[in-house]
Amino acid sequence: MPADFYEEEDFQGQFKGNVFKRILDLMRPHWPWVLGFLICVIIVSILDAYFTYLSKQIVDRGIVNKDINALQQILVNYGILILVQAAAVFGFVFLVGVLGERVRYDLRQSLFNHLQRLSLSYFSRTPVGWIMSRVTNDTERVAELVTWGVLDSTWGVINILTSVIFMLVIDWRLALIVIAILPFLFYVAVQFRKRILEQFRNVRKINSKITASYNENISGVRVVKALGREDENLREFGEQTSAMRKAGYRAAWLSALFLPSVQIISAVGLGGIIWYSGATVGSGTFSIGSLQAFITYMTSMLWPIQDVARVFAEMQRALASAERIFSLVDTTPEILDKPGAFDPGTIRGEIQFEHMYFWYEDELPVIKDLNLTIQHGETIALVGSTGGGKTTIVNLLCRFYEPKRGRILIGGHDYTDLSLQAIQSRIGVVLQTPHLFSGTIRENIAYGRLKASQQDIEAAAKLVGADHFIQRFEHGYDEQVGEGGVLLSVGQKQLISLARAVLSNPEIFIMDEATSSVDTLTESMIQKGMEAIMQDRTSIIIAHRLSTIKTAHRILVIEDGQIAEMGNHAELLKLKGKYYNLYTRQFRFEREDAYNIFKENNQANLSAG
Ligand SMILES: Nc1ncnc2c1ncn2[C@@H]1O[C@H](COP(=O)(O)OP(=O)(O)OP(=O)(O)O)[C@@H](O)[C@H]1O
Repeated sequence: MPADFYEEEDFQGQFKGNVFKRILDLMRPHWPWVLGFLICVIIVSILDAYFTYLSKQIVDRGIVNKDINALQQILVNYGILILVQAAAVFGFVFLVGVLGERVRYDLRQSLFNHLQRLSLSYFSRTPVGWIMSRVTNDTERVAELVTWGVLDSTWGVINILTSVIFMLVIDWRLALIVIAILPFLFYVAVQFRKRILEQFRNVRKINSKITASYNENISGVRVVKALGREDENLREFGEQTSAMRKAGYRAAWLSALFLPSVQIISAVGLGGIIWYSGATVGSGTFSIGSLQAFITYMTSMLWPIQDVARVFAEMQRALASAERIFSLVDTTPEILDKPGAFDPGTIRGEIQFEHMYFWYEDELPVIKDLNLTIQHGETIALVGSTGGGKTTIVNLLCRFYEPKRGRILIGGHDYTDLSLQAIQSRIGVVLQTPHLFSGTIRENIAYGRLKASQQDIEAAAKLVGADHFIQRFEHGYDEQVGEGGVLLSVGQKQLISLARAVLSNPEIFIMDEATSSVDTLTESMIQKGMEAIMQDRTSIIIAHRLSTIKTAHRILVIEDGQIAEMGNHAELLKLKGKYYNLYTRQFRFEREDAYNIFKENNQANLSAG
């Protein structure tokens, strides 16, 4: 499991300029919205600073000079500008919302699209949780950065800049005092924000460990009690909770210290302003309105500074999220169409495995020098002990993986010369644990042929013998199957998957047969369904119940990545080799099972009597 499997991991990576550029690229297609919202933010922040300037004029021209006309004019201007500002506020909140949704949409679409194109090997290497975290949390964080993050920082920076400009206009010497203090204020604010964030992250991290501890101790309560682990567990739990308490204290202490520290620094600035105005009071160059405006600029600047500092402190995390998203988007599928890959129009024909080797990792071959020719229309059964390589052979044929050495030919073409679409769209696969998607039975059967008519869907279901149980559901074909098909039994799911395979009319049919989890009746129904599909198709069945494959043209015993035995049922039994052993062992188990059930029933009847 990668270190960053959990959402609250620390990001150790270095800041990379190109990540920032790619984030900006995300906004490029939506430039009219970005431009619109930037204009609105600029209007709002300029007006914020201008209102303070207007209040200086109200005091100096209206109140001190008692000029009622000027006062009225200022108030009219103020009223008009307030309306303009209200419209701009509406504009930026709306536009930032739209922009956020657009960026989220783009990110989700491109991630989903990319995930669908990635090879199977990527998914066996990468935990689902890691991928889900990229798609949900990281996407959200990046969208927040490009919307509210950009908005807050633009508002903050423009607000500070316009305030400084107005202060320079009113009195440049006094403005310099404020400018000198700004970097300190900003530095302190960023440092506090970073440390507070760190502590809260610590708290969340410990909290997830505590939740996991509760979970493990409750679900494993029998083992805990049986082994007398209570005291030891309480000690471990105590360590975690005290770590959390300490981190919580630190967060509270830093949060409490933050505002007063910033206020003290700004008070130094205010002191400077008051001192200066006192020193110049005699010269009459500095009015009461100017003093009031400076004090307002100085105090109201604290908010934009805090906002910019917060965005700055959170930026590293958002960049880390973006980097992880981009790393996923940049992963190239291992199996891609070659230039010039073509669709031969059909993949009916011979399938040949020629000196094929395959390994997942470290050059430890899982398939070794496999040579096999399958005739069109043949039914091949793969049997053998677990881990022998049956699923791997089938995955290679579907081109979920490609041979590391040797090759696979379909209809005389090296299959790497064909397009993936040409191969995969003509192969129907039914998995051992069939996967259904949330939705209705009808939607699941038509999953591979969306335009199929109700008659086609029902015909497919009838052919595999699924129709009778579907009809018994209250809503028939419109019955919901639940997430992953949880509302259906394994046998029912298999039959629906078979109907799905029939409907898609594949040229090659592959089935990983269900294990003993289905009852004998369902098994015989599945058997019938399989026979219906296998008519006139090349079929490969990974068989777990050997009784179901007696009619296969050829049975291959796969051991240690090689064909250990090959022949039909009768030939292999005669050989008295591995297949014979597998078959007789399973036959004996099935007989013993039947005998045990018979014995249990008898005993139950006797005790009931
Ligand atoms: N994604 C993977 N990554 C690494 N090794 C794998 C992977 N999938 C399978 N293997 C290994 O390859 C070998 C063959 O596995 P495979 O699933 O093909 O066997 P199988 O005959 O189908 O077994 P079963 O009957 O249990 O399904 C096993 O040793 C298995 O551990």
